[in-house]
Amino acid sequence: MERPGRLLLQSELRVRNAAYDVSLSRSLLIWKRRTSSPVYHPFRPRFCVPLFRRRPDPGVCHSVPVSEIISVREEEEENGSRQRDDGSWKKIREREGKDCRQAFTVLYVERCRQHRWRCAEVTFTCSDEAVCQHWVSSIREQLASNTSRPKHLLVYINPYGGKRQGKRIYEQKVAPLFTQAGISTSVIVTEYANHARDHLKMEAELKKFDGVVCVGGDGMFSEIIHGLIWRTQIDCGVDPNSPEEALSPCSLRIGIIPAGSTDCICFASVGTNDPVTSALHIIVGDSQPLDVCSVHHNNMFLRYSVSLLGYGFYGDVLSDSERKRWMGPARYDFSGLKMFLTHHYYEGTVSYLPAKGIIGTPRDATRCRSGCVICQHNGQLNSERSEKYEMDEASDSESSGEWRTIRGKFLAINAASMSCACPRSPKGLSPAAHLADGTTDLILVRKCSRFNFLRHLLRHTSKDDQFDLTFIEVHRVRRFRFMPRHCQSDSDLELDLHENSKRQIFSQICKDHPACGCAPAYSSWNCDGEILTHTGIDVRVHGQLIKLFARGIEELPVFEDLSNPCAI
Ligand SMILES: Nc1ncnc2c1ncn2[C@@H]1O[C@H](COP(=O)(O)OP(=O)(O)OP(=O)(O)O)[C@@H](O)[C@H]1O
Ligand SMILES: CCCCCCCCCCCCC/C=C/[C@@H](O)[C@H](CO)NC(C)=O
Ligand SMILES: [Ca+2]
Repeated sequence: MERPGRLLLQSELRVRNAAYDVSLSRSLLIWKRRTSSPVYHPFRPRFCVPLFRRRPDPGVCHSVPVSEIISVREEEEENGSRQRDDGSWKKIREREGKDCRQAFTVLYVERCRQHRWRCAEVTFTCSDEAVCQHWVSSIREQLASNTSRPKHLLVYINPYGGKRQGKRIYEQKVAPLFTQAGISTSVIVTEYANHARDHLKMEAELKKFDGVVCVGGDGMFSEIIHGLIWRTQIDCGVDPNSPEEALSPCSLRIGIIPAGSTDCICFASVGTNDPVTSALHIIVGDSQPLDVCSVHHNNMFLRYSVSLLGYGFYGDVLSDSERKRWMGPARYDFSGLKMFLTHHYYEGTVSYLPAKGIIGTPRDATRCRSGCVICQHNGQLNSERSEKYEMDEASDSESSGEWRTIRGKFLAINAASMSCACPRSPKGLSPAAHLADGTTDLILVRKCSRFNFLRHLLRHTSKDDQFDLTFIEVHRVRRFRFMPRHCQSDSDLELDLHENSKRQIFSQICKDHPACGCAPAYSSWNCDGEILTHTGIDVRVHGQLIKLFARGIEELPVFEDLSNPCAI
């Protein structure tokens, strides 16, 4: 909890007929009840000591960081009652003797369970109009001095994502909050797939906006980043097609209003899939950098990925589920079960460049959380390295032979650039992965029995380490390549042809005859929920290439007495 710092204003004001000492500093708004007998108030969870667990919440002292005030409004009197800016009516006329009171209302962020945020409000009254106006203008000045808050946003809504609720969610839950916070918007409801991507690439007047908002799921978010990253590279004179280019970071932040089926990027960066929480993170101007992987095939650009690149199990789940879009979000459970029972494995070669000099491993118990020190440390290391790389290309680890190669049979090859936590997999595919450390966790699930694979899948929801199994290995990497066996060169294939020749011929025949029960020769890559057109790929992590209107998942607060600004 922040300390209040130098006071800008201090007055005695009233809240619902009770007298409060109210103070405003650059960092905090505090209102403290003027009474010697504490009143326990069970209905308001966020007070000065929001989750203070050692004594009951006294309910007499409240504090809100100025950075979490959404807006302040004057209450205007009309026909004996006062009208709110949003048009609803609220009787707050209070009289002390014959004095009519002036009032203003502060809207602020209130934390609820499971990382959810809500918009709460408190109305202050006083008999002196000048005092009231001084308060309103002082709070407004503080809000205006915060340059990280967006004022103009470009909003794209996918009306067909998830349960097709995107438009309703935006209009009913998000737009009113943006209006309250004085944010103006240009809204585009997409008419076809890739509408948002192409608009961002070619048409959007990006200079007019402080950020882009995506209303939809991971697929819609993917459209937005493809448009924005492409446009940024063109504007900066960088070739977006080259796998060796250092890409320029995008300056516009992206807000995600979850309205899709998985919404893994929102869940893993905010901690919940809740449109109001996301809207509030946008309003307060949060910023969370995010790693982006570029995926190439034979030096040809295919796509970007920020969450999961999955071959084998997750590729097959996605291919199968795309044919069942009519089922809505349940399609993933249906196809997941089907692909688990099918139990296909695939042969190929994975090569990777381990991330050296970083702190953190995929088996850590610590998690990427708000203000993550691992992301800060490794992010700094990455930017120093890329400067060095630009000066001295001979230092490229590739030429100094640090690549490692694994050939084998795999049920799944997953690269998780973030935890990939989502309601279906609350810990995520790689629970210790980081949003912005410049690496991706490469998880290799070797061919094993159905029972063992189920043990691995079930550990996504239990406390057990999902990588602590003999058929699994996990590496934190900066770059990796995959070549399916059927694409390997003749000389590579000759090495193991003698032991596998029958199966090779069989699988080539049987991929055209699935009914015979033989495994297909190759799967496809699931790239953030989109199927890639090629299976042989070269993946490179670009640390902190984009920024979200988010702050990472917040730790549950543990408050000490000293941190209580009301005690000062
Ligand atoms: N107007 C539109 N008509 C058809 N498709 C669209 C339209 N706008 C966007 N799309 C496409 O719809 C696809 C799915 O959208 P979205 O990601 O929002 O939902 P989802 O697939 O249900 O959720 P998730 O990706 O989280 O699993 C995206 O790939 C996007 O390109
Ligand atoms: C034995 C039954 C197993 C059921 C498995 C169900 C599928 C779980 C899906 C968890 C996916 C977590 C990673 C998220 C990836 C997203 O990028 C992507 C796009 O939204 N979603 C999917 C499902 O590929
Ligand atoms: Ca990462």
